[in-house]
Amino acid sequence: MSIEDLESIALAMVAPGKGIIAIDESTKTIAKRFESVGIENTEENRRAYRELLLTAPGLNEHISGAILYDETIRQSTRDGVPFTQVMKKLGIIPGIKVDKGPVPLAGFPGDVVTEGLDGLRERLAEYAKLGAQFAKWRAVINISEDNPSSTAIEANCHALARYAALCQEAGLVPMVEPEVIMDGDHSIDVSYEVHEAVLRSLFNALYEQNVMLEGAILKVSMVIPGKDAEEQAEVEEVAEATVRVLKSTVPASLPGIVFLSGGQTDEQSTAHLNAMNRIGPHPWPLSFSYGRAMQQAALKLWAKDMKANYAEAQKTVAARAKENGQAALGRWTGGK
Ligand SMILES: O=P(O)(O)OC[C@H]1O[C@](O)(COP(=O)(O)O)[C@@H](O)[C@@H]1O
Repeated sequence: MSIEDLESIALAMVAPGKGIIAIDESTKTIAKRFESVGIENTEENRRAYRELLLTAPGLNEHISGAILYDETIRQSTRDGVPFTQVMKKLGIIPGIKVDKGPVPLAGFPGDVVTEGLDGLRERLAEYAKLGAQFAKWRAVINISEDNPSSTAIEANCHALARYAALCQEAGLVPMVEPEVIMDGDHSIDVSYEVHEAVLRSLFNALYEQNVMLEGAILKVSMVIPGKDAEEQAEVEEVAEATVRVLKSTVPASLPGIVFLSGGQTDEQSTAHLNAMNRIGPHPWPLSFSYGRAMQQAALKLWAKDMKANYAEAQKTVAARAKENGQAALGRWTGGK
């Protein structure tokens, strides 16, 4: 696949007013989400839930792509149609999570590094055959008095860049995701400094590994104070700090940037994205790739009565897509 082909997929992922729905929770993470609302974590429940989300009427008006998990990309609807086929019909680009999750970084207590490079070339080839057009790898950066170490930043960015190069070789658009975790009591300034160090290291590593930025997407956290910080920030402050750090570290040749929600409320995640787009134009489209902030309201509804609330849960996720699609244009009018 040529770089032009990769670029056109990347551009479609961040088409105006559209974003990504992240439904790639690993079995361990979906277990947590299901447990919080009293749903049993069985393969059938996971399949049914992902079908509910992917086939929500109107979802595709504001959703360009969906990130799937290894189990999900092999699953089908109740009527036996593979999810990837359903998505193709709806114009939702299939993506796949390919990292194997974070593990403690030896020698650096509190830091983690994401694994999954071994055998990745073969796995990517299989996912491409199954219909994936982009892939995602998430690096986790923790903040505390002693974290992150520069070693952790470098190790994670090196892995992200190795993964991104392999994706492009396989004809998949890499969605590179460094997530600076919101846990802790750090200030917005500390979050800014960590984002700056991580993004500098990331784009350095991508350059070193010959990754063509024109065929890649950045998925990143917002510059925001820790959840337990005494001083929380105004929406405009988060928007301004996030845009500032991106402008000083991310080359303009990148086709687009999407955000994760990271534990923000639905309203915060939408308000922050909207505020960023209101202070544009920026060198790249700024959109969303939310997991929890797209799904949590729908999941709660479905959990209460899987049959009776099915259609309502679908309406709810489609409504979140619409709100975030408006925020991606700076045209969200909710919350006022
Ligand atoms: O820990 P896991 O199972 O890899 O999942 C992490 C989740 O974090 C994300 O990267 C972002 O999700 P949120 O928007 O909920 O923070 C998702 O794509 C993914 O499902």
